[in-house]
Amino acid sequence: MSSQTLLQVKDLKTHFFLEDGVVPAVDGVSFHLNRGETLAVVGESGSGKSITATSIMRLIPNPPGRIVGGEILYNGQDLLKKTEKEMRDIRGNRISMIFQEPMTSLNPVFRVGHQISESLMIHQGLNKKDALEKSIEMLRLTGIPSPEKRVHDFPHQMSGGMRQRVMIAMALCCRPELLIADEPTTALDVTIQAQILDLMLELKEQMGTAIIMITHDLAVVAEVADRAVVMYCGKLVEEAPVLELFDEPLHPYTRGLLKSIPHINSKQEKLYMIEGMVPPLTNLPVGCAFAPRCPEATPRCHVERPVLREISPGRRVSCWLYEGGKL
Ligand SMILES: Nc1ncnc2c1ncn2[C@@H]1O[C@H](COP(=O)(O)OP(=O)(O)OP(=O)(O)O)[C@@H](O)[C@H]1O
Repeated sequence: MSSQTLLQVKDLKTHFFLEDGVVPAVDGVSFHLNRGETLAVVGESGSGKSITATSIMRLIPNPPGRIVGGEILYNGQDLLKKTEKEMRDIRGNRISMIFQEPMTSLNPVFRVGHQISESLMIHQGLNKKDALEKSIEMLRLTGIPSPEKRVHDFPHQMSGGMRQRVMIAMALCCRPELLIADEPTTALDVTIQAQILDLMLELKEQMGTAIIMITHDLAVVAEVADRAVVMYCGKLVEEAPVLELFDEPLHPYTRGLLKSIPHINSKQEKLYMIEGMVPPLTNLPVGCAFAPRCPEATPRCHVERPVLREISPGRRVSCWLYEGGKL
């Protein structure tokens, strides 16, 4: 593992144990993240993006979910071996997460300043007065006007965009090394979305934070990410630097996803609409899980599951089309 590597996820498996069967929500996922880098995790709804993120944070609801295998090496140390107390410190100081809907993370009965201060007092040991001052500074940094007044607002007194800025302020107040953002702009309208993404990029530059950006929106990926991993039915199907992914998507699933972006400038002529539904995770096909929807599937794809293989530096794909290298 190079000194540049901040996070290395190895063969992660998170399953849900339900009455009608086992749901392999994340099933053998491996990827790494370098310091200061932005990695996008993309895929349709239900592909396992959020469960990958909550597994890294060790926030899987148990029961019914459980991490059943793998390693999550953070600065070389396996988070799966940490105690709950050690994890609380890591979540407060080193790794932060922001969610799609800030109202699920903000407490409606406390003023926003109180909520940011709380985190600073617990994790950074600041006293009440210094924590409030730092909260105002963080609100200013995230572009909230008149922060010395707004710090006393309750969450419901703010607009959706402003609440998302508060979430970012809260997530970054302890200067984490890693920020996991789960669809951070999906609930916002388009102009506010662009402002929030710009803000995240700006703060990332200032603070050197690495980001895992979970999104189903490939336009967001193009704007913010250095590299991307594509998930389907709990597995990675492709990994590539973002420019290469857009220029020359390899997996037929990725080519289908790219089709959904208007005016995409891709060398690939074979972009197409993805038809059909994601199969139920409790009853996946024996072969490639994408085969029933894939226009390029061969008989082999329906009976033998491909594995993720490196086909050029930094590029991995799980598809029989590339068994002998790139086409
Ligand atoms: N609490 C739960 N109980 C049972 N199964 C769950 C639970 N949470 C997630 N799952 C299963 O894990 C799968 C992956 O969920 P996940 O939230 O990671 O998908 P996602 O790719 O983030 O999609 P979305 O964009 O809709 O959030 C789901 O399809 C579901 O089958």
